[in-house]
Amino acid sequence: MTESTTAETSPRAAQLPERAQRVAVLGVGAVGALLAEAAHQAGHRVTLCVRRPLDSLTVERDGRRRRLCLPVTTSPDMVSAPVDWLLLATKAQDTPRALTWLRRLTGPSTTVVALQNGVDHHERIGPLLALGELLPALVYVSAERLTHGHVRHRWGRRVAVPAGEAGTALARLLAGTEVEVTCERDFTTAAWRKLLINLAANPLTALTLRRVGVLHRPDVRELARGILTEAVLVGQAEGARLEVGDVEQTLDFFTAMHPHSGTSMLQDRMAGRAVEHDLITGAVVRAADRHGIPVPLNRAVLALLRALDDGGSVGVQSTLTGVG
Ligand SMILES: NC(=O)C1=CN([C@@H]2O[C@H](COP(=O)(O)OP(=O)(O)OC[C@H]3O[C@@H](n4cnc5c(N)ncnc54)[C@H](OP(=O)(O)O)[C@@H]3O)[C@@H](O)[C@H]2O)C=CC1
Ligand SMILES: CC(C)(CO)C(=O)C(=O)O
Repeated sequence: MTESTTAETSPRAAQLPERAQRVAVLGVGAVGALLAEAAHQAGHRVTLCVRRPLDSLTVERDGRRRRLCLPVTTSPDMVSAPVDWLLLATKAQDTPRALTWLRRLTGPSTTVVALQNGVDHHERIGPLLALGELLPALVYVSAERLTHGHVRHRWGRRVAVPAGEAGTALARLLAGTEVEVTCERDFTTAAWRKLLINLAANPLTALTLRRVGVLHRPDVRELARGILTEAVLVGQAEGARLEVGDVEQTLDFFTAMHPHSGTSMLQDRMAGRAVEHDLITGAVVRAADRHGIPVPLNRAVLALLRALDDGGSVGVQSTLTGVG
């Protein structure tokens, strides 16, 4: 590990882009840290909204560490004015509890970027917002929160958003940074394709406590194939233009991935945190019930994931050690 830490502070006036945007990051974990780094990189005024004090933010990537010293707010009561951009990256189940932050940070011209898995960003988060515009975002990265304020970025830099004014504005906000924003004309299909990725890997890694290499097992791959086949039928009923070929394409995505790659759900399981079962498998089962489509494998997986909630901390090592 080269200690090439660059202790960067807020950009000096001379470096600010033409109109430096006020950006708040709520949920300064794995994804939030990467977005905070990118917004800082682009010269915007970034504030980290945390519930525990944070002296600096370290992002580790390709053996190099970058340490950022950014303004931190530890309570919604300290928020003096709404921001231009609120980058929301808490886990889904924690979002309602961040309501006071959301209300203090958003005004009529705020764009709230929901950097969370799933296909129901509007249904979940829209009712929490009194002001501002919600922009759902699909995050194609793998990053792990090693400790509070220290994140390892393993792979991926793409964030997909719906095509439109807000999506174009986000792409402009982060242009030239580590994060690449793509605008999707058919966001429903894009969101379901990302859900297929999460469905294939997140539950099975969390239940087996193994990294994505577990999907290389023929029996687990066959189980994932069945889970995905059910989900494709449900996604089609929900208006996504999925095809049978999406099943193998999703499985091939993980064949190409390093077997020691993790998932956010595995990280939560290893850390003894709640997992986002309702966001991922729960979304498929709920939609299937709306359309009367049988999804026995997803329903069984959901029951097992929900049972983890009763188990509390699993008492396993807090960081993954290359299990796979
Ligand atoms: N990690 C990854 O590789 C990927 C994650 N995603 C998705 O991105 C989203 C974020 O995931 P991820 O970054 O991994 O999550 P993390 O668990 O790493 O980070 C979540 C952060 O939210 C903070 N938080 C929770 N509640 C509050 C609150 N009330 N006020 C302030 N901060 C709060 C937590 O703070 P505290 O430390 O105090 O608990 C934590 O720092 C999820 O929907 C996930 O599924 C998608 C693709 C990849
Ligand atoms: C990394 C990836 C793509 C794997 O499902 C993900 O979205 C997650 O971990 O939640």
